[in-house]
Amino acid sequence: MNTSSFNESDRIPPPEPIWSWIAPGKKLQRIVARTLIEFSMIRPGDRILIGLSGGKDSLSLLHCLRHVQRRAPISFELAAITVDPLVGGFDPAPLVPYLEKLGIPYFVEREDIVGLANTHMRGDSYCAFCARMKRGLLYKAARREGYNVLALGQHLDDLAESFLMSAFHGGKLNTMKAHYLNDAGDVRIIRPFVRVRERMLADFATQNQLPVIRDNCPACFAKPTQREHFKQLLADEERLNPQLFRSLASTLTPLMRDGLKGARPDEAIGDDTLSAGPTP
Ligand SMILES: Nc1ncnc2c1ncn2[C@@H]1O[C@H](COP(=O)(O)OP(=O)(O)OP(=O)(O)O)[C@@H](O)[C@H]1O
Repeated sequence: MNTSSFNESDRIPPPEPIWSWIAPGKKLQRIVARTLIEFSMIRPGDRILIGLSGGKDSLSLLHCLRHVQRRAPISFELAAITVDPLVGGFDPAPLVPYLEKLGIPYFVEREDIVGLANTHMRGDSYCAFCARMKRGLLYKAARREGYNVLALGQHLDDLAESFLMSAFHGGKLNTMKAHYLNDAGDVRIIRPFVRVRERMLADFATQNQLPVIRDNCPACFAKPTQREHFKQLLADEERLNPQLFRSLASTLTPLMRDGLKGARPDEAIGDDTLSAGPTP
């Protein structure tokens, strides 16, 4: 038997996920709390549906928002939803028992998105088509189940990459918004991680053994994406300028502002109640 390629770590099973709610570290709590306040993201009585891809970001979002829910002076509801595009390499099945153990309402929407792309896509990339389809399914499910807010896990690194892609290729000063209303006017979209660095979420997910689902969509991973290119470019620049993301966070602030009419900051969650505190 050839043992030269044997890797001892192959024998060690992956750690079991922690099947309970996890309080984020104080720094992450503080950034999220301030962001919720800055953009008046949560209002009394909101029913918030978390877009749960099973990646590190949205799993972290689930735990962060649950932590806020337990400490906030206002009451709001939480649920999670996964769109399963039925592609090989993406299997969200392990999320079902995980969410069940956490005791949170969970919806799975299944749709053959690649099949639809093959018949309906016009001059689009698979990724763009898939993102649009997923968003439509998330809105549809939110309406059907009576949720008025959709929470997404994009973070500051995502916003910085989108900004550069838009500036370099789209000719516009643009990035993802922190809080806005969809075109139909019935679902608010919030991104509580717009001021959080990706590596903070990666650390949170690893340290707490979140049950991250690998996304190996053959359409996405077939070729290096433009986003990857800009991620690399930002990483190179950050090595030379460690303050890069601090500066970008400030640059992007006007672009991520919601412009929502009728925000009532007085009724939104208050700073004092959301500051980092003991684990519930
Ligand atoms: N299949 C899905 N079902 C539900 N929500 C999704 C799905 N895919 C993406 N989302 C939501 O959109 C956000 C951004 O999606 P994107 O594909 O860019 O994920 P990402 O940057 O890899 O983050 P994550 O680590 O959460 O997968 C996710 O954080 C999640 O909130």
